[in-house]
Amino acid sequence: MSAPIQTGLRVALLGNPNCGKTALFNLLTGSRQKVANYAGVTVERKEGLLDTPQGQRVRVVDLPGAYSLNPLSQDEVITRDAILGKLDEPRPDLLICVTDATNLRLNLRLVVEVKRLGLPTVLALNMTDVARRRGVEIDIDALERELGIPVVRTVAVRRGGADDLVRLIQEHLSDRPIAARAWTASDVAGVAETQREVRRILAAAVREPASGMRVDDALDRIVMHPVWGFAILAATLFLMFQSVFAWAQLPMGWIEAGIEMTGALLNAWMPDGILRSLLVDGIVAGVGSVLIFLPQILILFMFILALEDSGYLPRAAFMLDRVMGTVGLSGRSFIPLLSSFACAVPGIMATRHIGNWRDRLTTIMIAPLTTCSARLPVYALIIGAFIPQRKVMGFLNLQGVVLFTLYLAGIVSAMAVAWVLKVSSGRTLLHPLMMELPSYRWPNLRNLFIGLLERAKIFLMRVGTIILSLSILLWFLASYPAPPPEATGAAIQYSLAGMLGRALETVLAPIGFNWQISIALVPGFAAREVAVSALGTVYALSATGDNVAEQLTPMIAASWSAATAYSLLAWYVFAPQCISTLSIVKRETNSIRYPLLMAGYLFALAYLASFLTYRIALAFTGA
Ligand SMILES: Nc1nc2c(ncn2[C@@H]2O[C@H](COP(=O)(O)OP(=O)(O)OP(=O)(O)O)[C@@H](O)[C@H]2O)c(=O)[nH]1
Ligand SMILES: [Mg+2]
Repeated sequence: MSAPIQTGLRVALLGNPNCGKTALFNLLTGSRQKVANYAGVTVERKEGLLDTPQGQRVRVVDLPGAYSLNPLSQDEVITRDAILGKLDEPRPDLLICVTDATNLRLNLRLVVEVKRLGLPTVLALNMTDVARRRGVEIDIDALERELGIPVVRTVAVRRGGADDLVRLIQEHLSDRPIAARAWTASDVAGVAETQREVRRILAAAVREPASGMRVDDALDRIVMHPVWGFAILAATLFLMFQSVFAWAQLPMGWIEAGIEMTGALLNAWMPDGILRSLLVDGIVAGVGSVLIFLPQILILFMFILALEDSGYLPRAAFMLDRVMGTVGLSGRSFIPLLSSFACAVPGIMATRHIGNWRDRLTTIMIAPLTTCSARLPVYALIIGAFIPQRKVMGFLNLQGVVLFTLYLAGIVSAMAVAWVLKVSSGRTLLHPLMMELPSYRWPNLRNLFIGLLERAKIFLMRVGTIILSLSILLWFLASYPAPPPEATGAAIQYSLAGMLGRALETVLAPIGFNWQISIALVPGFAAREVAVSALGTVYALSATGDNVAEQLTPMIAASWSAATAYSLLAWYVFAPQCISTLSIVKRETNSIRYPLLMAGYLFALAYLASFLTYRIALAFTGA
């Protein structure tokens, strides 16, 4: 096939939140942008390429969802400015208004506003599969006539579901450019006029089934019930953390065996020396100790992805709105905080969906307290070494209970910090949560699988790049300078890293950290999991005698006190996130003040929490 012809044509996808723009974008361009069943997933414009069957290449832009061209939040501003060509790029040549066919009453408002711009516009009637199932009848010809723009049906989650749309785009390749009419913000009369027009179009083109109680409403009665609702939420979260330990055993065993074998083979085949130490103590011990946690991370993400697709999350946000209101947060902060469980970076970016600046700032400041997935290896390592595999109350796995408690500690402290921020700013105003509830949906298995693959790829990339390079760097720092000939202890004690560890130990000894932990904390700021790989390398190098790297878990179980282990867990609940989090805070707040403030308060909290944990644990264990 010959190379596609660059047409220079740019088309933009716009529409209400959660109508399937990104799903359509992925289908058109073969991208894998995040799709989830709640409003406010996309907060940035994203671009991709569509090759039409006729061999032409079109640039496609995906935009954040917007209810109107009169923006209420920053992501809506992005959408309006992109359509009007106010960003530093020209206006799109063709606008594709995406609508949720099951909710045209709401969706058509934006379409009517956009149509008034007088730009080339087409309508993609998405989710027509769901509309058909629900018995919503839409007369395409009437819709085209009333709106005066071309209309096509799409199903963004089905292969070939956008073929008609591609044909329509193809037809538009020739007719451009067209000057836009000026846009002015609408006043009350303008809004009323838009409403009237939407009603007129609906009457002419759409017939909805006589409404009985829908499945969604029946489910909501239980899921959002003041008592049952919370029970379901707690049970869901609990199951999630139980599974992280219960289901991961077997695959973790395989990976562990593979790593052990690699180390043993290298030891057997290679002569003793620097290169073998770099490979065995630096790379295999370092990278391997993190790699083991892949199954647990994937299990966690399987739950997160399935929940995201189900439509349950915004309901949880509604239930928690009251609770969050007492600490001065609105339910709008729920989704950004929830994304932070994967990683604080997208979580902080998702705060753009929050219109009020103070609310947004509070959410940004507490986002690092929710437990990001990079902390899982650290938690899992320590839990695996110090918490026995016991059942409590007959059916709960104790390790899972401890993990749940750590996540809970993060959430509770996030709420506490939000409360302090509220009290100190003297604010009492509350904005009640207004958010559309999406329909419930069975998670799409194919999407789930692709999502997991993507997560595995991201994790392995991190292991192969940042963790690998930091492991090698640490190995050098921990191996040089070489010990003097009369040295008696392990060589690492005389190295640069050893000296650094000893220096830090003076500050960290009161909270129970030895010099090995102190060393590991430093690269741990680049990325949290690196603390685990660093411990792997440090302990492998600390081993005197036959120099065979033992597995990290039994090693730390033998050499740390329980109080030290608990103290390190407490440290990781609070200690500042990686560098990328601080730099995204700087970018989003446009100031160096907030990241510094964040790092400062998190360090202080971490030290305090570890100190208390250590002292209390010592008192109880009588050490
Ligand atoms: N059944 C069905 N589901 C769809 C269709 N299009 C999208 N979805 C689902 O609808 C949900 C929302 O899709 P997204 O593509 O994230 O929506 P969006 O418009 O980009 O949302 P924002 O970025 O929040 O504005 C996801 O759960 C999709 O899997 C469709 O045609 N049929
Ligand atoms: Mg989107």
